Amino acid sequence: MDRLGRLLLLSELRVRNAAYDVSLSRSLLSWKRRVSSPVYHPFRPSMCHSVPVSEIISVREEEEENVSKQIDDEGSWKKIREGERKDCRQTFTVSYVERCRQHRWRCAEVTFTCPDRVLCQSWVSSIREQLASITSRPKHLLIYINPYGGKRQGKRIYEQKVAPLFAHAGILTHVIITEHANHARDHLRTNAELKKFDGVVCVGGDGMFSEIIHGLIWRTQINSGIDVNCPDETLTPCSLRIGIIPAGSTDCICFATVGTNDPVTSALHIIVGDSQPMDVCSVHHNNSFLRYSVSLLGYGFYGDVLTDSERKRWMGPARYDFSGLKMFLTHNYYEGTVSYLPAKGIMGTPRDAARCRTGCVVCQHNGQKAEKYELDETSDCESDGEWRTIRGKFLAINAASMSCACPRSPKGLSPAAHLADGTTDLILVRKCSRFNFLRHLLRHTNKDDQFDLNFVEVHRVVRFRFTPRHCQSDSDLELDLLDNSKSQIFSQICRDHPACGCAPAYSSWNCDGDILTHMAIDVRVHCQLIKLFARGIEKPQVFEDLSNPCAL
Ligand SMILES: CCCCCCCCCCCCC/C=C/[C@@H](O)[C@H](COP(=O)(O)O)NC(=O)CCCCC
Ligand SMILES: Nc1ncnc2c1ncn2[C@@H]1O[C@H](COP(=O)(O)OP(=O)(O)O)[C@@H](O)[C@H]1O
Ligand SMILES: [Ca+2]
Repeated sequence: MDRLGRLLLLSELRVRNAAYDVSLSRSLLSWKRRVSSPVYHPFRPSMCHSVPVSEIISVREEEEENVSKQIDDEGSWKKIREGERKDCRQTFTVSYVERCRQHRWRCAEVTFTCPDRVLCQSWVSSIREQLASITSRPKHLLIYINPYGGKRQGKRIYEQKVAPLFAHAGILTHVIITEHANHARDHLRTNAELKKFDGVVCVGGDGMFSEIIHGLIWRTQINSGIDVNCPDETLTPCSLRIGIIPAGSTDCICFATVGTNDPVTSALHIIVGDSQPMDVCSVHHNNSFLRYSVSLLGYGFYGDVLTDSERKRWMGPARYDFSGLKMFLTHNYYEGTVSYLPAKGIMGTPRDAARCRTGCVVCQHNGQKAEKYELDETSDCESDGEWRTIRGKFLAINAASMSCACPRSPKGLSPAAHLADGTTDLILVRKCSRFNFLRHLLRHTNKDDQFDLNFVEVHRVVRFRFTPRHCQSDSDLELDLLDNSKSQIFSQICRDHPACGCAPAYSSWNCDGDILTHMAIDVRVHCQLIKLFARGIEKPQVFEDLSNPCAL
């Protein structure tokens, strides 16, 4: 088939000794069993298969074991010399992506037997030509492995599950096993010869991914002459894509962009050259740059869980359960002021039932809008001065730039958040009783709406600031006094539960799994600043795919 959908090749080949009509177009490889009788047979396995060319991993030619021998005139087997094999049967094997349950991908294989070598070679070269024309596939990757993340299995996971697939797909790799924290970040900032590579892969958790984006974003901004300390600068998007092989404790960035934490699935998304843009928040304090964040920025509960859990790293991923329970029982609250700039004129709200999925129209629409804003500086909504301010006592202040779905919370902290819409969902959990807070937390783990509680509010924003109470100006503190008398509804919640014994405290920020000790921060979302080797979570497949000629 050419561009118009015509076939490039059509032959009768054999698959496991049965005859199939096999066809190749620019977009699809299909094989359909030849049937002698047209009678429908309910128990016969599916007789028609098709694989998008974009999901073929590789093709290799093989000689069938018994075809390198032929029966001679006397009726005995003789070996065939090179050049005599033109009429032998030859096989070629195609490896391709097969979808399994819960968004997992596997590498499947099908072997086709051709009547002669010439036909076999023509099939192999046609498929290879189609694969070579896919320019989005990486050929050379820079790989960082954190040997200490998660259950300390990063090196083994890479060597046993991922490296063989990359080799199979003909991808060259340069592997660095990190020797200390920030090794990968600093190498990317200064030493890595990035021009040689088509992408960077990290084997580890969210903390390791954070190192990679810090190295790449920093280098990209320095090369473009951008002052990273200025929160108002428009940042330059990074050109290299990033792959994540999950080998950490939460692996929320992998889970929320792929739908599963499975190293083989992630490796296959890298091999087929997927691309998923992603928002990045910059975090500043007093006009000096602190960090970037792509998933959760959490003050209060999630900040304290992280700080406490770091001291229990020896427990592995279970440290989060232990510290989670401990901080829940501690039940501290945190006073301060949150100001935010609501996202205007965008599609979507944090309470939507729709989810961000592969090819998300909300991300496409809002991404184009954000691009226009960047070009037309005067229309920057920040100059509209529509900042809103909330003072109060909070158990948690969370900003989720993506759903933050992970195995602990399959729908995430903000289930309707988008990966690439240029916004973050600011979730404020006011001081309330332990019982109510537990109701909210449990809703992270089940199907109920965690925002449908009177002490929780959520806003979709493009920028926000937090100032803890002790950093507030005198005039703000006076306003606090006034507000306190007005906001009786919330203080009431705790008086109703005197046993809860809330204590005021100061927390730190959990920034994608890194602790930020500065409490007063200024956060701005940069729409689609980085790209991942992913495609977002796929929608469930339609049983009868009309693009599949077999279905017709
Ligand atoms: C008492 C019942 C509590 C049930 C609460 C379950 C809620 C879980 C929500 C998890 C959100 C995770 C957001 C992602 C955070 C990660 O970036 C961070 C670091 O990950 P990694 O580097 O892979 O270790 N993980 C956490 O902060 C763990 C939070 C766990 C809180 C219980
Ligand atoms: N070789 C190393 N030794 C110690 N720490 C490291 C090393 N390489 C990376 N790190 C740090 O380990 C931290 C946690 O890594 P991560 O892969 O996210 O695992 P986890 O999900 O278990 O937290 C990261 O913040 C990273 O900076
Ligand atoms: Ca977002």
